[in-house]
Amino acid sequence: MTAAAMTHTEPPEALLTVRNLSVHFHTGDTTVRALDDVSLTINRGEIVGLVGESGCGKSTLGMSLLRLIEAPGEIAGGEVIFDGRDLVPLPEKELRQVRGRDISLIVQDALAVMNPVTRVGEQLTEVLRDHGQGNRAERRLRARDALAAVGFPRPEHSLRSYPHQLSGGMQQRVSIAQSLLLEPRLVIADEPTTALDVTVQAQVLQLLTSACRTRGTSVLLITHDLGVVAETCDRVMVMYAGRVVESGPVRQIFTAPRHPYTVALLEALLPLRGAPPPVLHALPGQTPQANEWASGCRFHSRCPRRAALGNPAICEADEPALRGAGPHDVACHFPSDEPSANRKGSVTVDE
Ligand SMILES: Nc1ncnc2c1ncn2[C@@H]1O[C@H](COP(=O)(O)OP(=O)(O)OP(=O)(O)O)[C@@H](O)[C@H]1O
Repeated sequence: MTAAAMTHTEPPEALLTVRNLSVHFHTGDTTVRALDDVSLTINRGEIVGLVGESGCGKSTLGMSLLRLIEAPGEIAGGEVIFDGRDLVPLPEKELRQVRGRDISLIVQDALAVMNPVTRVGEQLTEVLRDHGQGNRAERRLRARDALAAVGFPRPEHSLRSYPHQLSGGMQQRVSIAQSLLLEPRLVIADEPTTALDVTVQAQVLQLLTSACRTRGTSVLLITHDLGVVAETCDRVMVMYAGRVVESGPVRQIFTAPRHPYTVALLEALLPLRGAPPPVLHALPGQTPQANEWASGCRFHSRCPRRAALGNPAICEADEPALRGAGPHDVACHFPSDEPSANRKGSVTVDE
Protein backbone atom coordinates (compact mmCIF):
# COMPACT_ATOMS: atom_id res chain seq x y z
CA MET A 1 0.00 0.00 0.00
CA THR A 2 1.32 3.46 -0.86
CA ALA A 3 1.81 6.14 1.76
CA ALA A 4 -0.89 8.22 0.08
CA ALA A 5 -3.37 5.34 0.20
CA MET A 6 -2.57 4.74 3.88
CA THR A 7 -3.17 8.39 4.64
CA HIS A 8 -6.43 8.19 2.74
CA THR A 9 -7.72 5.14 4.59
CA GLU A 10 -6.56 6.27 8.02
CA PRO A 11 -7.29 9.98 8.33
CA PRO A 12 -6.09 11.33 11.66
CA GLU A 13 -8.87 12.66 13.87
CA ALA A 14 -6.69 15.36 15.33
CA LEU A 15 -6.47 18.65 13.47
CA LEU A 16 -4.12 20.31 15.94
CA THR A 17 -1.82 18.61 18.41
CA VAL A 18 0.22 20.61 20.89
CA ARG A 19 3.05 18.80 22.60
CA ASN A 20 4.95 20.08 25.63
CA LEU A 21 4.54 23.72 24.63
CA SER A 22 6.26 26.29 26.84
CA VAL A 23 6.15 30.06 26.40
CA HIS A 24 8.37 32.35 28.45
CA PHE A 25 8.41 36.13 28.79
CA HIS A 26 11.74 37.63 29.79
CA THR A 27 11.29 40.80 31.81
CA GLY A 28 14.42 42.21 33.44
CA ASP A 29 15.97 39.44 35.52
CA THR A 30 12.71 37.50 35.65
CA THR A 31 11.43 34.77 33.41
CA VAL A 32 7.66 34.48 33.39
CA ARG A 33 6.67 30.91 32.49
CA ALA A 34 3.29 31.81 31.04
CA LEU A 35 2.83 28.34 29.50
CA ASP A 36 4.61 25.36 30.94
CA ASP A 37 4.71 22.03 29.14
CA VAL A 38 1.19 22.19 27.76
CA SER A 39 -0.11 19.32 25.62
CA LEU A 40 -3.54 19.15 24.01
CA THR A 41 -5.46 18.11 20.94
CA ILE A 42 -8.22 19.74 18.93
CA ASN A 43 -10.09 17.39 16.62
CA ARG A 44 -11.65 18.18 13.29
CA GLY A 45 -14.98 19.98 13.55
CA GLU A 46 -14.80 20.20 17.33
CA ILE A 47 -15.60 23.27 19.45
CA VAL A 48 -13.28 23.30 22.45
CA GLY A 49 -13.57 25.74 25.34
CA LEU A 50 -10.47 26.98 27.17
CA VAL A 51 -11.23 28.35 30.65
CA GLY A 52 -9.35 29.46 33.74
CA GLU A 53 -8.71 32.50 35.92
CA SER A 54 -7.19 35.69 34.55
CA GLY A 55 -3.45 35.32 33.99
CA CYS A 56 -3.43 31.52 33.73
CA GLY A 57 -2.17 31.64 30.14
CA LYS A 58 -5.26 31.27 27.94
CA SER A 59 -4.47 34.11 25.52
CA THR A 60 -0.79 33.18 25.47
CA LEU A 61 -1.80 29.69 24.38
CA GLY A 62 -4.13 31.03 21.66
CA MET A 63 -1.48 33.40 20.32
CA SER A 64 1.27 30.81 20.43
CA LEU A 65 -0.74 28.45 18.19
CA LEU A 66 -0.35 31.08 15.46
CA ARG A 67 3.17 31.91 16.63
CA LEU A 68 2.09 35.46 17.39
CA ILE A 69 4.10 35.73 20.62
CA GLU A 70 6.23 38.84 20.42
CA ALA A 71 9.41 39.80 22.28
CA PRO A 72 10.07 39.72 25.20
CA GLY A 73 8.12 36.49 24.82
CA GLU A 74 9.30 33.35 23.07
CA ILE A 75 8.22 29.79 22.45
CA ALA A 76 10.76 28.10 24.70
CA GLY A 77 9.97 24.57 23.62
CA GLY A 78 7.41 22.16 22.24
CA GLU A 79 5.51 21.48 19.06
CA VAL A 80 2.34 22.80 17.44
CA ILE A 81 1.39 20.20 14.87
CA PHE A 82 -1.30 21.46 12.53
CA ASP A 83 -2.52 19.00 9.93
CA GLY A 84 0.68 16.99 10.29
CA ARG A 85 3.10 19.95 10.13
CA ASP A 86 4.96 21.57 13.06
CA LEU A 87 4.32 25.32 12.98
CA VAL A 88 7.02 26.18 15.52
CA PRO A 89 10.03 25.94 13.16
CA LEU A 90 8.09 26.97 10.03
CA PRO A 91 9.61 29.90 8.06
CA GLU A 92 7.67 33.13 8.58
CA LYS A 93 6.67 33.29 4.90
CA GLU A 94 4.94 29.90 5.08
CA LEU A 95 3.41 30.74 8.41
CA ARG A 96 1.78 33.85 6.92
CA GLN A 97 -0.09 31.55 4.53
CA VAL A 98 -1.28 29.40 7.43
CA ARG A 99 -2.61 32.45 9.29
CA GLY A 100 -6.07 33.32 8.01
CA ARG A 101 -6.16 30.55 5.41
CA ASP A 102 -5.82 27.55 7.75
CA ILE A 103 -6.10 29.07 11.22
CA SER A 104 -7.75 32.40 11.92
CA LEU A 105 -8.03 34.52 15.02
CA ILE A 106 -10.92 36.52 16.46
CA VAL A 107 -10.00 38.87 19.29
CA GLN A 108 -12.06 40.62 21.93
CA ASP A 109 -11.80 44.12 20.49
CA ALA A 110 -12.68 43.95 16.80
CA LEU A 111 -12.10 47.67 16.29
CA ALA A 112 -8.53 47.46 17.53
CA VAL A 113 -7.55 45.12 14.70
CA MET A 114 -9.39 47.00 11.95
CA ASN A 115 -7.93 49.85 9.97
CA PRO A 116 -10.07 52.85 10.99
CA VAL A 117 -9.63 54.63 7.64
CA THR A 118 -10.43 51.63 5.47
CA ARG A 119 -13.99 50.72 4.52
CA VAL A 120 -15.31 47.33 5.64
CA GLY A 121 -15.47 46.09 2.04
CA GLU A 122 -11.81 46.81 1.46
CA GLN A 123 -10.79 45.18 4.75
CA LEU A 124 -12.48 42.00 3.60
CA THR A 125 -11.33 42.03 -0.04
CA GLU A 126 -7.76 42.73 1.08
CA VAL A 127 -7.70 39.39 2.90
CA LEU A 128 -8.72 37.60 -0.29
CA ARG A 129 -6.23 39.57 -2.39
CA ASP A 130 -3.38 38.87 0.05
CA HIS A 131 -4.07 35.17 -0.36
CA GLY A 132 -4.30 35.45 -4.17
CA GLN A 133 -8.00 34.63 -4.37
CA GLY A 134 -10.32 35.71 -7.21
CA ASN A 135 -10.40 38.85 -9.32
CA ARG A 136 -11.64 42.21 -8.10
CA ALA A 137 -15.31 41.58 -8.88
CA GLU A 138 -15.26 38.08 -7.37
CA ARG A 139 -13.60 39.34 -4.22
CA ARG A 140 -16.25 42.03 -3.83
CA LEU A 141 -18.99 39.44 -4.28
CA ARG A 142 -17.45 37.14 -1.70
CA ALA A 143 -17.09 40.01 0.75
CA ARG A 144 -20.74 40.88 0.28
CA ASP A 145 -21.83 37.27 0.76
CA ALA A 146 -19.65 37.00 3.86
CA LEU A 147 -21.43 40.00 5.43
CA ALA A 148 -24.84 38.60 4.47
CA ALA A 149 -23.90 35.30 6.12
CA VAL A 150 -23.24 37.02 9.45
CA GLY A 151 -26.56 38.81 9.44
CA PHE A 152 -25.98 42.18 7.76
CA PRO A 153 -29.42 43.01 6.29
CA ARG A 154 -27.96 45.32 3.61
CA PRO A 155 -24.51 43.89 2.95
CA GLU A 156 -23.88 45.96 -0.19
CA HIS A 157 -24.46 49.13 1.82
CA SER A 158 -22.36 47.91 4.78
CA LEU A 159 -19.37 47.18 2.54
CA ARG A 160 -19.07 50.96 2.18
CA SER A 161 -19.14 51.65 5.95
CA TYR A 162 -16.13 52.59 8.03
CA PRO A 163 -15.63 50.44 11.15
CA HIS A 164 -16.50 53.27 13.56
CA GLN A 165 -19.91 53.67 11.89
CA LEU A 166 -20.90 50.18 13.10
CA SER A 167 -22.05 49.10 16.55
CA GLY A 168 -19.76 46.88 18.63
CA GLY A 169 -21.86 43.83 17.77
CA MET A 170 -21.72 44.61 14.05
CA GLN A 171 -17.94 45.18 14.24
CA GLN A 172 -17.55 41.76 15.81
CA ARG A 173 -19.74 40.27 13.06
CA VAL A 174 -17.37 41.80 10.48
CA SER A 175 -14.51 40.25 12.35
CA ILE A 176 -16.24 36.84 12.27
CA ALA A 177 -16.95 37.27 8.54
CA GLN A 178 -13.29 38.13 7.99
CA SER A 179 -12.07 35.19 10.02
CA LEU A 180 -14.20 32.76 7.98
CA LEU A 181 -13.54 34.29 4.52
CA LEU A 182 -10.76 31.88 3.61
CA GLU A 183 -12.63 28.92 5.09
CA PRO A 184 -10.01 28.10 7.72
CA ARG A 185 -10.05 24.73 9.45
CA LEU A 186 -9.49 26.22 12.90
CA VAL A 187 -10.74 29.46 14.42
CA ILE A 188 -9.18 30.70 17.63
CA ALA A 189 -11.72 33.00 19.30
CA ASP A 190 -10.25 34.86 22.28
CA GLU A 191 -13.07 36.24 24.43
CA PRO A 192 -14.96 37.13 21.22
CA THR A 193 -18.00 38.59 22.97
CA THR A 194 -16.62 39.98 26.23
CA ALA A 195 -16.50 43.56 24.93
CA LEU A 196 -20.11 43.49 23.73
CA ASP A 197 -23.38 44.38 25.45
CA VAL A 198 -24.82 41.36 27.19
CA THR A 199 -27.87 41.64 24.95
CA VAL A 200 -25.84 40.93 21.80
CA GLN A 201 -23.24 38.56 23.28
CA ALA A 202 -25.39 35.46 22.89
CA GLN A 203 -26.41 36.38 19.32
CA VAL A 204 -22.83 36.91 18.18
CA LEU A 205 -21.60 33.73 19.84
CA GLN A 206 -24.45 31.73 18.36
CA LEU A 207 -23.58 33.13 14.94
CA LEU A 208 -19.93 32.18 15.28
CA THR A 209 -20.54 28.66 16.51
CA SER A 210 -23.32 27.84 14.06
CA ALA A 211 -21.24 29.17 11.13
CA CYS A 212 -18.36 26.94 12.26
CA ARG A 213 -20.59 23.90 12.83
CA THR A 214 -22.07 24.29 9.33
CA ARG A 215 -18.62 24.45 7.78
CA GLY A 216 -17.07 21.75 9.99
CA THR A 217 -14.57 24.32 11.27
CA SER A 218 -12.88 23.56 14.59
CA VAL A 219 -12.96 26.31 17.22
CA LEU A 220 -10.82 27.02 20.24
CA LEU A 221 -13.05 29.28 22.32
CA ILE A 222 -11.15 31.16 25.02
CA THR A 223 -13.53 32.45 27.65
CA HIS A 224 -14.06 33.25 31.32
CA ASP A 225 -17.64 32.21 31.00
CA LEU A 226 -18.38 28.61 31.91
CA GLY A 227 -22.04 29.15 30.99
CA VAL A 228 -20.92 29.89 27.43
CA VAL A 229 -18.86 26.72 27.40
CA ALA A 230 -21.81 24.66 28.62
CA GLU A 231 -24.00 26.06 25.88
CA THR A 232 -21.63 25.87 22.94
CA CYS A 233 -18.65 23.55 23.36
CA ASP A 234 -18.07 19.85 22.83
CA ARG A 235 -15.04 19.68 25.05
CA VAL A 236 -13.41 21.90 27.64
CA MET A 237 -9.86 22.37 28.86
CA VAL A 238 -9.32 23.97 32.25
CA MET A 239 -6.08 25.89 32.77
CA TYR A 240 -4.44 26.84 36.03
CA ALA A 241 -1.09 28.61 36.39
CA GLY A 242 0.24 27.95 32.89
CA ARG A 243 -0.90 24.32 32.66
CA VAL A 244 -3.95 22.35 31.58
CA VAL A 245 -5.23 20.71 34.76
CA GLU A 246 -8.33 18.97 33.43
CA SER A 247 -9.81 18.30 30.04
CA GLY A 248 -12.75 16.31 28.80
CA PRO A 249 -16.21 16.31 27.24
CA VAL A 250 -18.32 19.23 28.51
CA ARG A 251 -20.97 17.00 30.03
CA GLN A 252 -18.43 15.01 32.06
CA ILE A 253 -16.53 18.06 33.25
CA PHE A 254 -19.70 19.83 34.33
CA THR A 255 -21.37 16.89 35.99
CA ALA A 256 -18.35 15.04 37.39
CA PRO A 257 -15.34 17.39 37.62
CA ARG A 258 -12.28 15.59 38.99
CA HIS A 259 -9.81 18.43 39.69
CA PRO A 260 -10.51 20.49 42.83
CA TYR A 261 -9.82 23.68 40.87
CA THR A 262 -12.50 22.78 38.31
CA VAL A 263 -14.87 22.00 41.18
CA ALA A 264 -14.15 25.45 42.64
CA LEU A 265 -14.74 27.16 39.29
CA LEU A 266 -18.07 25.40 38.92
CA GLU A 267 -19.08 26.21 42.49
CA ALA A 268 -18.56 29.89 41.75
CA LEU A 269 -20.81 29.67 38.71
CA LEU A 270 -24.18 31.35 38.84
CA PRO A 271 -26.99 29.05 37.80
CA LEU A 272 -28.56 29.33 34.41
CA ARG A 273 -32.19 28.97 33.53
CA GLY A 274 -33.92 29.87 36.72
CA ALA A 275 -32.29 27.55 39.25
CA PRO A 276 -32.27 28.92 42.82
CA PRO A 277 -29.36 31.20 43.74
CA PRO A 278 -26.34 29.14 44.80
CA VAL A 279 -24.12 29.69 47.78
CA LEU A 280 -21.07 31.24 46.15
CA HIS A 281 -17.74 29.75 47.16
CA ALA A 282 -14.68 31.94 46.72
CA LEU A 283 -11.35 30.17 46.45
CA PRO A 284 -8.97 31.08 49.26
CA GLY A 285 -5.73 32.84 48.33
CA GLN A 286 -4.62 34.71 45.25
CA THR A 287 -4.05 33.56 41.69
CA PRO A 288 -0.28 33.07 41.65
CA GLN A 289 1.98 35.22 39.49
CA ALA A 290 3.49 33.51 36.46
CA ASN A 291 7.04 34.04 37.72
CA GLU A 292 6.32 32.37 41.05
CA TRP A 293 4.38 29.19 40.43
CA ALA A 294 4.28 26.99 43.51
CA SER A 295 6.37 23.83 43.65
CA GLY A 296 4.62 20.50 43.19
CA CYS A 297 0.99 20.96 42.26
CA ARG A 298 0.58 24.68 41.58
CA PHE A 299 -2.84 24.66 43.18
CA HIS A 300 -1.76 23.00 46.43
CA SER A 301 -1.79 26.06 48.69
CA ARG A 302 -5.39 26.90 47.71
CA CYS A 303 -6.68 23.36 47.41
CA PRO A 304 -9.67 22.50 49.63
CA ARG A 305 -9.32 18.78 48.92
CA ARG A 306 -5.67 18.69 49.99
CA ALA A 307 -6.62 20.49 53.21
CA ALA A 308 -9.43 18.00 53.81
CA LEU A 309 -6.98 15.14 53.33
CA GLY A 310 -4.58 16.56 55.94
CA ASN A 311 -2.15 18.25 53.54
CA PRO A 312 -0.37 15.25 51.98
CA ALA A 313 3.28 16.03 51.23
CA ILE A 314 3.16 14.76 47.66
CA CYS A 315 1.02 17.73 46.56
CA GLU A 316 3.83 20.11 47.50
CA ALA A 317 6.64 17.87 46.30
CA ASP A 318 5.59 16.48 42.93
CA GLU A 319 3.94 18.20 40.00
CA PRO A 320 1.10 15.96 38.79
CA ALA A 321 0.99 15.24 35.06
CA LEU A 322 -2.23 15.35 33.05
CA ARG A 323 -3.25 11.70 33.25
CA GLY A 324 -5.98 9.51 31.93
CA ALA A 325 -6.64 7.48 28.89
CA GLY A 326 -8.84 10.28 27.53
CA PRO A 327 -11.32 11.63 26.89
CA HIS A 328 -11.42 12.88 30.51
CA ASP A 329 -7.92 13.66 31.81
CA VAL A 330 -6.88 15.28 35.07
CA ALA A 331 -3.65 16.52 36.66
CA CYS A 332 -4.16 15.84 40.37
CA HIS A 333 -2.68 13.42 42.91
CA PHE A 334 -6.11 12.95 44.49
CA PRO A 335 -8.67 13.42 41.73
CA SER A 336 -12.29 13.02 42.63
CA ASP A 337 -14.10 9.96 41.37
CA GLU A 338 -17.37 11.19 42.76
CA PRO A 339 -19.99 12.35 40.29
CA SER A 340 -20.97 15.94 41.05
CA ALA A 341 -18.14 16.33 43.60
CA ASN A 342 -20.35 18.24 46.05
CA ARG A 343 -21.08 21.00 43.61
CA LYS A 344 -23.18 23.89 44.87
CA GLY A 345 -23.57 25.88 41.63
CA SER A 346 -25.46 24.48 38.69
CA VAL A 347 -25.61 24.88 34.98
CA THR A 348 -27.60 23.26 32.23
CA VAL A 349 -25.50 21.38 29.71
CA ASP A 350 -27.07 21.01 26.29
CA GLU A 351 -27.41 17.47 25.02
N1 LIG B 1 4.03 40.68 26.94
C1 LIG B 1 4.13 40.11 28.15
N2 LIG B 1 5.18 40.37 28.96
C2 LIG B 1 5.31 39.78 30.17
N3 LIG B 1 4.41 38.91 30.68
C3 LIG B 1 3.34 38.60 29.92
C4 LIG B 1 3.14 39.18 28.63
N4 LIG B 1 1.99 38.69 28.12
C5 LIG B 1 1.50 37.84 29.06
N5 LIG B 1 2.31 37.79 30.13
C6 LIG B 1 2.11 37.00 31.35
O1 LIG B 1 1.76 35.68 31.01
C7 LIG B 1 0.77 35.19 31.90
C8 LIG B 1 -0.40 34.68 31.11
O2 LIG B 1 -1.08 35.79 30.51
P1 LIG B 1 -2.33 35.59 29.57
O3 LIG B 1 -2.73 36.93 29.04
O4 LIG B 1 -2.05 34.53 28.58
O5 LIG B 1 -3.44 35.05 30.59
P2 LIG B 1 -5.02 34.89 30.36
O6 LIG B 1 -5.39 33.64 31.03
O7 LIG B 1 -5.34 35.02 28.91
O8 LIG B 1 -5.58 36.13 31.16
P3 LIG B 1 -6.90 37.00 30.83
O9 LIG B 1 -8.05 36.07 31.04
O10 LIG B 1 -6.82 38.10 31.83
O11 LIG B 1 -6.78 37.47 29.41
C9 LIG B 1 0.40 36.33 32.83
O12 LIG B 1 1.06 36.15 34.05
C10 LIG B 1 0.91 37.55 32.14
O13 LIG B 1 1.35 38.50 33.08
